[in-house]
Amino acid sequence: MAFFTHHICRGLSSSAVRHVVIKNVTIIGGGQMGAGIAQVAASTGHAVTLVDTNEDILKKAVKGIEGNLKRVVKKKFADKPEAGEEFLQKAMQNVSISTDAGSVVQGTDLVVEAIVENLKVKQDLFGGLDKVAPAHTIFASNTSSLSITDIASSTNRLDRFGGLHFFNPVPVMRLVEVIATSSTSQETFDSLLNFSKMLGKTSVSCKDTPGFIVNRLLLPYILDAVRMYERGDGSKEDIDIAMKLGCGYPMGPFELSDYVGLDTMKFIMDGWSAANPDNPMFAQSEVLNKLVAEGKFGKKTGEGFYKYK
Ligand SMILES: C[C@H](O)CC(=O)SCCNC(=O)CCNC(=O)[C@H](O)C(C)(C)COP(=O)(O)OP(=O)(O)OC[C@H]1O[C@@H](n2cnc3c(N)ncnc32)[C@H](O)[C@@H]1OP(=O)(O)O
Ligand SMILES: NC(=O)c1ccc[n+]([C@@H]2O[C@H](COP(=O)([O-])OP(=O)(O)OC[C@H]3O[C@@H](n4cnc5c(N)ncnc54)[C@H](O)[C@@H]3O)[C@@H](O)[C@H]2O)c1
Repeated sequence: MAFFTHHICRGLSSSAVRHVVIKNVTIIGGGQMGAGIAQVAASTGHAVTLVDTNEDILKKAVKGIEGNLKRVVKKKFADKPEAGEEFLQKAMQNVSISTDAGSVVQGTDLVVEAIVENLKVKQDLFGGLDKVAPAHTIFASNTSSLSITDIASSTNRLDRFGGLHFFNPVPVMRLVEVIATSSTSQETFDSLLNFSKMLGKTSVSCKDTPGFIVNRLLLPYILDAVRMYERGDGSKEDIDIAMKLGCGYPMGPFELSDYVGLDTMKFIMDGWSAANPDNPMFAQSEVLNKLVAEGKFGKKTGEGFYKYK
């Protein structure tokens, strides 16, 4: 069910802007990002359906959401355990799961896609959903590095398609990049901005350029660190310590790569190096390729640059 509202947009003086008030959200991909987005959306009063191809992944995601929310409740409601329990119950009641995206998008206002970082797979998903989702439903991708325009091209709702780029861990990181393509309508863009606000996030507006703002700056830095390590100019431990203590970053580049997922890092790298074969900034990394080939994707598989077991 979609609600339309009018409000005065501060940036546009007195012009009235319409946006879809998003109540029902379908989140596709129950991995680290999808589960995090689901947690935040459910705890801010949205009805969330989390979709993945595999029931076990979904059960693990729900367990993770509950565990995280219990931690939040313990701190936030330390003096009011009953209110905390109520908050937890309400948030968990807002989450349902499904392995069939087509059947659950019928009643949804917004689809947020957080599946594998692969253009063809994302296009296939959205192309299929476009045929069954209601006309008003907005589609958004959480892609790290792909063009929103390219992903949207598999649908007939270019005006109702944008990017919502969250950061890992979603419940903690306060930013959402909101991306408009040249076809995204103002109403869609405003709806995505408003949704981000409802989630308690700060948003920035981005053009549909590779890596948007954050990843266009972050990835070259991480890749430079990997190349420094490959040259033997610093150990990964020392590089991590240097960037944490020298720059005040919460994680060094190797810890952060393991946290993001080396498979995702490689998907990003491969896409950008194919598009820019002559740019040394995006040159292939032997170490990264080897770790991914060995299934060492970082924290989520128990080993990446470091071991977590
Ligand atoms: C590549 C992509 O496209 C884009 C990206 O996402 S790039 C990656 C962006 N993310 C980053 O840069 C993360 C950098 N790292 C950090 O900010 C911090 O190391 C961290 C927040 C992950 C962990 O912080 P740290 O202080 O070491 O651990 P910890 O004390 O356990 O956690 C801090 C707080 O976050 C909470 N938290 C940590 N992980 C959480 C999770 N998954 N869910 C909910 N809450 C979580 C903790 O409960 C704690 O809350 P409190 O402050 O109320 O006590
Ligand atoms: N990891 C990060 O730090 C980060 C941050 C921002 C954005 N992203 C982006 O978010 C997306 C997901 O990243 P992640 O780290 O959560 O990955 P992940 O590997 O943890 O999870 C991806 C999930 O998608 C599921 N999936 C794959 N194909 C599917 C399909 N067709 N239908 C339904 N489910 C499907 C997988 O089973 C898996 O559970 C990627 O596009 C990534 O680039 C990642």
